[in-house]
Amino acid sequence: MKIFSAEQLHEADKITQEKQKITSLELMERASSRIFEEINNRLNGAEIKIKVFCGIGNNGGDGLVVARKLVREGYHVDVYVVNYSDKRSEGFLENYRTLKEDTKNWPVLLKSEDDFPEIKSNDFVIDAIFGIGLNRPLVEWVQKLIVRINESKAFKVAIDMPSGMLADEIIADQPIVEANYTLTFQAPKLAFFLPETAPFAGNVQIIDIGIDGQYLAENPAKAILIGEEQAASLYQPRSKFTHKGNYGHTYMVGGSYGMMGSMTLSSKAALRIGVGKVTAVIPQCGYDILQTSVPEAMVEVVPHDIHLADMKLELKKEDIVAFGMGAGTNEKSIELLTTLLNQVKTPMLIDADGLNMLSKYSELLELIPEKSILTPHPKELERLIGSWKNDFEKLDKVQKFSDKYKVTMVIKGAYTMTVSSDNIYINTNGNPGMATAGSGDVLSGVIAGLLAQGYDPAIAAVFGVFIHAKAGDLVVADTVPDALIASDITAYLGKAIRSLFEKPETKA
Ligand SMILES: NC(=O)C1=CN([C@@H]2O[C@H](COP(=O)(O)OP(=O)(O)OC[C@H]3O[C@@H](n4cnc5c(N)ncnc54)[C@H](OP(=O)(O)O)[C@@H]3O)[C@@H](O)[C@H]2O)[C@@H](O)CC1
Ligand SMILES: Nc1ncnc2c1ncn2[C@@H]1O[C@H](COP(=O)(O)OP(=O)(O)O)[C@@H](O)[C@H]1O
Ligand SMILES: [K+]
Repeated sequence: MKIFSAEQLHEADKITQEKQKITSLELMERASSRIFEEINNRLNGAEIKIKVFCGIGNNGGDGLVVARKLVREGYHVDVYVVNYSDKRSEGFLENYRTLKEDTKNWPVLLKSEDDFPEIKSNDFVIDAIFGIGLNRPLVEWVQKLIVRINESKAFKVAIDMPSGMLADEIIADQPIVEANYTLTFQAPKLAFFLPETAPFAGNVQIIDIGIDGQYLAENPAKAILIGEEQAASLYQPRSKFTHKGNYGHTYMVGGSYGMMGSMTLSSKAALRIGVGKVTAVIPQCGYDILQTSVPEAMVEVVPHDIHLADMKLELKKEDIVAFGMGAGTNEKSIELLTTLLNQVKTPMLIDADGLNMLSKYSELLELIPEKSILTPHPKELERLIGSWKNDFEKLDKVQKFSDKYKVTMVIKGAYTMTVSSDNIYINTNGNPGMATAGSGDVLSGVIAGLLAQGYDPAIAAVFGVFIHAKAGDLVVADTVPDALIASDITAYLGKAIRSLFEKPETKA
């Protein structure tokens, strides 16, 4: 699913009105009716106090429509107009008049902190103060109102966006409504997925309001949310008359004394995702460990007992090399990375300590084969690209880095973002059970295994991230997040792929 900018959504709004020959008021009525239906379905006539906070733009207009419909349905509704400006939109003004005339419900005008109502923890708050029109810092009293709403602990539903949040940037230190639910129009917003802002959106539900399909199809997305259908379309099934040579050979290079588990995890994951052959390239102390834990893998040892050291690998030109899992940053290991970077012409996967080596010796960056995949977690990313002011700047820096070195970057996190030169792909699968040692090693094995099977690098990254996270979710469906260990993810990779092709009614 495409993610659009606020500017694009404003434009889509206008184009929809022109093409469908409807007024802005009619589109607002349509959109807000859908919000009302969602809320009404959930509240189901509950005897609770609903407080609707409306701004004076079109987001406020939506709030007024929803309020009118709730009053008509018999709910207890108090409407507050957050009067932060005199520049009221037509949609606001018209619906303000209709609310008063049709329902005799007179909104309370809020102009300063003195006017704030008491909000109780069992109230139901609808936040329609700002939507995608917010473009500058809020005046102080409106900030205080947002803080007050948050402190109330009332259940909060935001219309389109939690107020205070911008779709495409962040205003430092500005409070944002902590919504339990965000009912957002037509397309998700980028801010819903970034670590700094995502928690404020709560559960996001996308409300189809019939925005012009051609606009949505033809305009470039700011980012793409990967769903099951899309992931399924990326999968390359095996055909009958094939042999292991058709499924590639991946060299997993890493490990050091005390961290050999990284290599068993990543090697096994590569096999589990279907690669034809795996060779683990490790220090000598890991030989028995690897051969015992992953008997399906071949092992080559480097000329050192406890850490990597320089050697020449006999690689075929289509072989894939994944470097860094559990490698440590010993100088000798860096020599091996340098040799490989000079030797390998196919895209590589570089993870963990491999990334730390690239950060330390930035001249190595120039040697990375084109289309390689780098899989940093946030700390490794910071070492690579430097610090950032906020998540939008981080994405911008990652995109520049990806362009400069012609690599795909997988920024790991609760929502993992895969950034390649053409786009940002967002994965929302996965769960906090995966915040456990070794789950990143499994991901490296998965992506390297896909690369070796001939998946295009960006697709290997996007599909690999999706399946890895989906496997984590299937593990947790059978247990609790706390109990997940990294090798469980590997064990469920097959089920994760199978789930993409199951009919909805047979799904777990
Ligand atoms: N997408 C769609 O198709 C549909 C969208 N719809 C709805 O429209 C909403 C967008 O409405 P909107 O454009 O009127 O903006 P909104 O968020 O209400 O803000 C109001 C105005 O406040 C201003 N302003 C900004 N920052 C400020 C500040 N700090 N302090 C003070 N003022 C500030 C700024 O105006 P400015 O002063 O910059 O000219 C801004 O225009 C959208 O979220 C959705 O709910 C649906 O109804 C139908 C289909
Ligand atoms: N809260 C979470 N929700 C979803 N996925 C998560 C969460 N925490 C971690 N993960 C996933 O687990 C993996 C952790 O990788 P990493 O930090 O490199 O772990 P390690 O170095 O221990 O192997 C990443 O793929 C990340 O996206
Ligand atoms: K809002």
